[in-house]
Amino acid sequence: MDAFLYQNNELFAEQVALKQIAQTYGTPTYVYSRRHLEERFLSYQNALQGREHLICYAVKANSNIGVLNVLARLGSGFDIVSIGELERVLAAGGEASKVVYSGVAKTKADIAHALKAGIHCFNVESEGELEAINQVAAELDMQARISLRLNPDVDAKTHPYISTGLKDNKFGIDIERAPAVYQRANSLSHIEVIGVDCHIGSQLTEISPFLDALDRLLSLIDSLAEQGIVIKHLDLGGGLGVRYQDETPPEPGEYVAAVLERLGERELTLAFEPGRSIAANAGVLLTKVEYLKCNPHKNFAIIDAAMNDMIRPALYQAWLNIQPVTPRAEGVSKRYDIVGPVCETGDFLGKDRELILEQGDLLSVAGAGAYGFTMSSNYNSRGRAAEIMVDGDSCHVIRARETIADLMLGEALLPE
Ligand SMILES: Cc1ncc(COP(=O)(O)O)c(C=O)c1O
Ligand SMILES: N[C@@H](CCCC[NH3+])C(=O)O
Repeated sequence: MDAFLYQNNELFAEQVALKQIAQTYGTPTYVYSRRHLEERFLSYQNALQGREHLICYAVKANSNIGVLNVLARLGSGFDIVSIGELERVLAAGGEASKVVYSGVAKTKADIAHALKAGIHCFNVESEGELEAINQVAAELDMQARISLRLNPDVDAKTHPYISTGLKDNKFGIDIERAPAVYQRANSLSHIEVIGVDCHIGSQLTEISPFLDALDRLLSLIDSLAEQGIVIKHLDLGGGLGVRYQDETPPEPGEYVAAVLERLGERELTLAFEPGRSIAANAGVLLTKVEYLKCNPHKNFAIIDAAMNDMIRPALYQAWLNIQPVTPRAEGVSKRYDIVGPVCETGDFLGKDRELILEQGDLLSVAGAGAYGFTMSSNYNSRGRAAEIMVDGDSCHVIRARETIADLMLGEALLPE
C-alpha cells in the first residue's frame, strides 16, 4: 500500500505527518518509508520462494546505510559498482557473500579489495577486465567467481540516457563475442566461471524487452553447456520501472513469474538487481515554498529544494508528482513552474503544475527514493538535504543535514 497518503487533509509518511517532520528537521528533507522498502523487497522474495535465488538491491539507487540496513535485515544481497558501495553494504550489516560487483572500469585495486572481502561474483564488463581479475586473483592466490555481463542488443524502450543493452552502449560484452570470451575465461587458472549477466536499462514499463534479452541469454547458456561450460547463475540485472505519473509497469511478482516460466527445467540460481522498483516510491523530497513570483505570462513557485537535491527532472525531463502537504481548499489555483534556488534555467522540479499555493507552504515531491539523494551534489555550495527514515509512528535521522563545515571539508588555502 502507498506509504504516503492523506489523513484529514494532511500528507503522512506512514503514521507521521510530513508537516511534523518539516517542523522538527527543516527542509529540504528526504523522507523514506521503511514499510514500503520492505514490501517491495518482499514482493521479489515471495515471487522467488522455493527456488534458489539472489536479490541484489542496486545500491546506487539509494545508498544510505539506513536504507541498506533495512534490506540487509531481510536477507538482501547487493549490486555494487564501486568499493565505496561495498563498504557501505558492509557498514550496513550486509554480507559480502551476497554482493555482485558490476561496473565498466574496476581498477586492479578495486578488484583486490572486493576479492579480499569475499564477494559473490564479479559481473565482468570487458575482456580486459577479465584478464585483470585473473591477474589480481593469481597475485592473491585466490579464485575469482565471475559472470560475464553481456550486451544482448535489445531495445529497452526507455529514456536513451538510461538504456544500457544496445550495442551502441558502453556496457557489457557484445553477445556475439560471448562464446569466445567464455572459452577464454574457462582457460584462466584463477577464474571460476559461474554465470551470465545482463542489465538492459532502467525504468522499463513492459516485460517484453526483458524476455527478449532472457531468450538470447538462455540460448547462449544452452550452447555453452554443449561445449562443457556449465552456467549455474543467471542475473537479469535491474530495470523494472515504477509508476511516477501514469505508467503501468508490471509488479515484481508478475515480472518474476514471466521469467520463471521461460526458464523451464533449467537449474539456475536466478539473480535480480532491482534498484528503482524497491526504492523510488519509498521516498519523497519534502520542500518549502519560499516565494511565489507571478508574472502575467508565467507563475513560479520558488522552493528550497533544487536540482542539486534532485536532478532527474533536469537530466532526463523526468516527471515527478508534486503534492501540497496540506492542500488548500480556498485560494486561487494557478499553473506554476516549481523551481529551485540554483542559478540555472534547468533548475526545476516540475513544470505547469496546477496548485493553490501561499508562501511558506510545504510540498512533497514523490518518487524521490531512488536516484534522488544519491545523485545530489553541492552545486552552488548548497549543503545536501537531511534524510529521515519513518518506521510506523517513529522517525530516525539516517543522514544529518550538511553544514557549512561539511561543505569545505578537506579543502585548504595555499601556504603564505
Ligand atoms: C548493472 C546495474 N544493475 C542494476 C541497476 C538498477 O537498475 P534499476 O534501478 O532500474 O532497477 C543498474 C542501474 O540501472 C545497473 O546499472
Ligand atoms: N539515474 C537514472 C537511472 C540510471 C540507472 C543506472 N544504471 C535515473 O534516475 O533514472
